[in-house]
Amino acid sequence: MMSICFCSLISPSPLIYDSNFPWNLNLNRPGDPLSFSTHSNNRSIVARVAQRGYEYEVDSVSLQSSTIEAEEEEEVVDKHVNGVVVTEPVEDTPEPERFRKKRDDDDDSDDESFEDRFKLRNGKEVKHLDFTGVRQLRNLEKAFGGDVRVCDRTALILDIFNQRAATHEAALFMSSWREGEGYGRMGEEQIEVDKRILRTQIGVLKKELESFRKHRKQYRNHRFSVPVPVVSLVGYTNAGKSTLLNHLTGANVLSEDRLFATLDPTTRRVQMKNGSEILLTDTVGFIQKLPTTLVAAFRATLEEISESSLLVHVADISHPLAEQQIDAVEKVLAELDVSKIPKLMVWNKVDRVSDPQKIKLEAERREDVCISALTGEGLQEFCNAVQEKLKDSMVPVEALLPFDKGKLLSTIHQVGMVEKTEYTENGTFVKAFVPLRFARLLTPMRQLCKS
Ligand SMILES: Nc1nc2c(ncn2[C@@H]2O[C@H](COP(=O)(O)OP(=O)(O)OP(=O)(O)O)[C@@H](O)[C@H]2O)c(=O)[nH]1
Ligand SMILES: [Mg+2]
Repeated sequence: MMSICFCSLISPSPLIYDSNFPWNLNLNRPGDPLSFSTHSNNRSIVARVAQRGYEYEVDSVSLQSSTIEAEEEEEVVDKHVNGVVVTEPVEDTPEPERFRKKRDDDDDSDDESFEDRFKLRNGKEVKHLDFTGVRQLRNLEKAFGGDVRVCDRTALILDIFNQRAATHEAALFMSSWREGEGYGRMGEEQIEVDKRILRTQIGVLKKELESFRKHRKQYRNHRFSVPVPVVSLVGYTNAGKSTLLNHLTGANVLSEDRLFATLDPTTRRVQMKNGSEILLTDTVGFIQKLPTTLVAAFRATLEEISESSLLVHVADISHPLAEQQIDAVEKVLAELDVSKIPKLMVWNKVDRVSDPQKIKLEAERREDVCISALTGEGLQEFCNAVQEKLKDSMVPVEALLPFDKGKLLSTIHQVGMVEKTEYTENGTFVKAFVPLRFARLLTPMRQLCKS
């Protein structure tokens, strides 16, 4: 199995020494200086964290090989870049027990195996390092002469979350890291101490998040009383979900070329051309190997997804690793057990591909939809496809509504897809597709159905 390591190299900056807390990059600072972007070839991804005019190269995911293409190496030696860590595929991912054993052993064997597996490029300097365990992270920091912060994937993602936490709930999740500020970095055990702090704080926060969850559930139940279909946008981070929501609704949802721009589910009403409505929910982007400690933060999103009428999987088809990203998302969806919910696959950013015609033909062949959420291309087809898919999840009804049930008729228009209405002596005859929940409400009137 391929190992996926994540390591951030943060060079000394007043910011870090100010806070004196390794998990806290930029709290209480104006603006949003931490940006995160990735570039990649088909063999490896290099992620860059840029902060306040500095740039940090961060290895994120090793796929087929650790090699970086020539042009990327040029970027690596760019004067702003502090270094890049490239993971070599590790054949046997060490078991947690092995970590434990190694840490308990007080010999230096870690440092040797360390040398063999990983390469660090720091400008022209190449060092060989390993960072598969807590001690190794510390070793890596030492190898940098103690002036570079090294954290693992979880911590780096938390840093990014920290910058994005816009709502109270997301901020609440992140606030625990701030509380550790008094602890400083006092030595070898500090990372362990930090991890313990995180674990304790996660426990407290889980309780608070639980109360948010209950509140949201009540809100959803209320929403269900008018059964407008809920369509959830899911997909890899940076695929263009928020851009799509914004384009369709004019909502001002943060959309940026960075990972985890969206942390909270955002729902907006979308009026379709035929007068029906859907609730479109933007969700947090998926990534490969989401650290388990972060699952709580994603819970809101996961719940929204599981209660949707339709999932729209948005993929960045212009991304060189589009296929892997799609697979990663499908894997998360499979784990969420939402296979019963109908799904529509959308290939976004078609304006960025070199041969749009070829892509469109391929999408057509697979019955996927090609769009550009940025330019608006293909959005009408997208809406039609959404309606078609929703129709699949609805039931056909024919009912005769007495004239005093005018409100019910307008609700049918709102939540379903009306195919025919006809005014008769006894009321309004309506033929439509409606959500199952709603069809039950119509049962008394369906008894009066025309055959
Ligand atoms: N060229 C092009 N860029 C797009 C398109 N759609 C989105 N983008 C850009 O892609 C970047 C990411 O878009 P977002 O909408 O924030 O992506 P997201 O899926 O919501 O990302 P997360 O919130 O991190 O999950 C932004 O810079 C968008 O402007 C598109 O169709 N074409
Ligand atoms: Mg988003």
